Amino acid sequence: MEDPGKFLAVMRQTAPLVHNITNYVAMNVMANVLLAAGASPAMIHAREEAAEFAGLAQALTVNIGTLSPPWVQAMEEAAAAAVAAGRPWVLDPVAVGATGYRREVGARLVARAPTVIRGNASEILALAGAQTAGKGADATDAVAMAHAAARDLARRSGAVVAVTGAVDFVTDGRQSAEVANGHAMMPRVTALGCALTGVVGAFCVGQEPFAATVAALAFYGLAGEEAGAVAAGPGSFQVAFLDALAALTAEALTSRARIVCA
Ligand SMILES: Nc1ncnc2c1ncn2[C@@H]1O[C@H](COP(=O)(O)OP(=O)(O)O)[C@@H](O)[C@H]1O
Ligand SMILES: Cc1ncsc1CCOP(=O)(O)O
Ligand SMILES: [Mg+2]
Repeated sequence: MEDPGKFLAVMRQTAPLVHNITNYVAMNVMANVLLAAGASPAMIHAREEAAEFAGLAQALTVNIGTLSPPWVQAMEEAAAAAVAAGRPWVLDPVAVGATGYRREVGARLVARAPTVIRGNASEILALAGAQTAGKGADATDAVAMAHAAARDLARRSGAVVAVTGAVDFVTDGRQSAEVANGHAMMPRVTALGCALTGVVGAFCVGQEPFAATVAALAFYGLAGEEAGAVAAGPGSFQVAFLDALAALTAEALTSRARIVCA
């Protein structure tokens, strides 16, 4: 496995402009996480400008958390523009199994050739068309239950698929890896998964998507460990997490990442 610290160093050196079409819950959290990590966020979702901006930004992320038809048009047009410009784009299928509308939009976005799909186990199972116990934005399935579905989705879509949870799983359908960094407080703070999707987008700028995604997950999980060591609960965790993202060095990531080939 490649040195994850190198991917963090390149991301910070690039300080990429990341265009995010994300949900109302995540906008502020995600922008602060991207800034703390070393990237430059822009939250832009109007159909009139989304495609134009996606052509300017260095990466695009699309999140269906609070979707509605005009947003979905903007998502599809922005994704097409990112693909045409040769830029990476990352799909976050929030609660994709919850309703027929979400399932339909999820399938349409997968057909737009995302570079990476990042979701929790219940979301990846639903997107792959498998059985899931998931209903809302939180996972109710274990990551291991989604390994096969993730491999299948990766082969079918051509995307790198990242399933996050207690131990993250990343696959491109041929090679796979597990990332064991993280903290149990992370799923108790809203939008940390959404914000991670932005960090994955930032790491993919100019870097190979499978290894970049693995490095992004280790970086994020390690910052979670640092925050968990000092936080009194989910509130102070959120503040400590931003500080940890900003403070983590490439050297610390290289020495403390817990990545294994799977
Ligand atoms: N039980 C857990 N223990 C450690 N880390 C976790 C746990 N659950 C989630 N994480 C971490 O939280 C981050 C967000 O993932 P997740 O909670 O799966 O996303 P989402 O919010 O989209 O459901 C990831 O870095 C993941 O590794
Ligand atoms: C609670 C909620 N409802 C719609 S979007 C959203 C945020 C989900 O964030 P995350 O997937 O990072 O937990
Ligand atoms: Mg999520």
